[in-house]
Amino acid sequence: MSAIILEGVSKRFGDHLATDNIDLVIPDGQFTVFVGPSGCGKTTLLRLIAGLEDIDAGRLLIDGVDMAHTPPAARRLAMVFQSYALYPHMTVRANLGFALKVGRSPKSEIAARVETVAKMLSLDNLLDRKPAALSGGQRQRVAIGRALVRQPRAFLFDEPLSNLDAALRGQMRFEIRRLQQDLGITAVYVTHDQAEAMTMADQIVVFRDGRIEQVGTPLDIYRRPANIFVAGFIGSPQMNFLTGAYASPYGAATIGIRPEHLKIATDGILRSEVRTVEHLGNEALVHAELPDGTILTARCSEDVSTHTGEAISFSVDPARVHRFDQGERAPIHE
Ligand SMILES: Nc1ncnc2c1ncn2[C@@H]1O[C@H](COP(=O)(O)OP(=O)(O)OP(=O)(O)O)[C@@H](O)[C@H]1O
Repeated sequence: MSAIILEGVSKRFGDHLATDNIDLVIPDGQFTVFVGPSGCGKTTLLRLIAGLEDIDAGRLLIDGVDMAHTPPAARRLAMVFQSYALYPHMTVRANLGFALKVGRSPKSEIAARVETVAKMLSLDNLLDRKPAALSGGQRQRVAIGRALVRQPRAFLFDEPLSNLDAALRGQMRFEIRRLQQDLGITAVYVTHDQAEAMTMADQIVVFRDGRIEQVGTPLDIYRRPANIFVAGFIGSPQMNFLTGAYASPYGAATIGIRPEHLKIATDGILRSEVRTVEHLGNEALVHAELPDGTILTARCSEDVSTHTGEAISFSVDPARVHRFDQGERAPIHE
């Protein structure tokens, strides 16, 4: 089978189990995103795939071959890191050809491959420039191109955008995703940013404490989070969680309602009092307090007219209510 497959992969650092019995299929030609809070083991798993760390237990298969005795270079995986780390004194052409030059490929072959990759990435007009004379987006493309000339089996991205400002991040997400789709590359991308995961991935893998909490498409995970952790981690602003009297009609310990699914109603079931209203331009976030002290966040249109201290009630479509028992997703019995 053509894919990257992990079977029961574990890695320990001293007493700490950084990845714990991971089973996962990374399908060919797809964009897989590892997401989770800091320290959950995403980078460790990426490094295990790359061969930069040794696996303690389990197996890693690439195209059906066990990689236990395959050194990193022979795995043909390209790592793209946070900083672009382009050589500032070299032209784009020299940056793109560098790995092949080090690998002693013939000059004519280096020139041909650099040209092909430069065309693929629309860098052909920039080959004689140095990195300082490129935009952030162009530098990112050179960084990807530098890996692409080596014709890797897959790309491994470790938080490549975390040093960029918000506007450039948005643009780069789009660019990386477009390249991945156009070129049909297999990509694994590590981030702690759930919005990045949602907008880029074909497949999201949510991690916590070295374990996988859920694997699925962005929409699957948004619509059917497997547990309270995933429900709270994916989606911004965060899902509202209600307990006690609010959850009992649903026969659950906890119910979850996303801010975008709360509707202001004249006589809604959730009666509360407005604490603050955040006007964001395209929308407003209304934070309101229920009688039991729980704060609800509702995503409302920007022209919402309410203010601190005002009574407000919300309704919710029952189909949009998530039910959790002992932290795990439970079916809604209506
Ligand atoms: N070389 C190492 N030696 C000891 N502990 C390590 C080592 N590398 C990682 N760890 C620990 O393993 C756990 C997982 O680390 P990892 O870097 O994989 O997390 P992460 O999810 O990528 O986090 P971040 O988003 O902060 O990069 C952490 O508790 C970390 O401290």
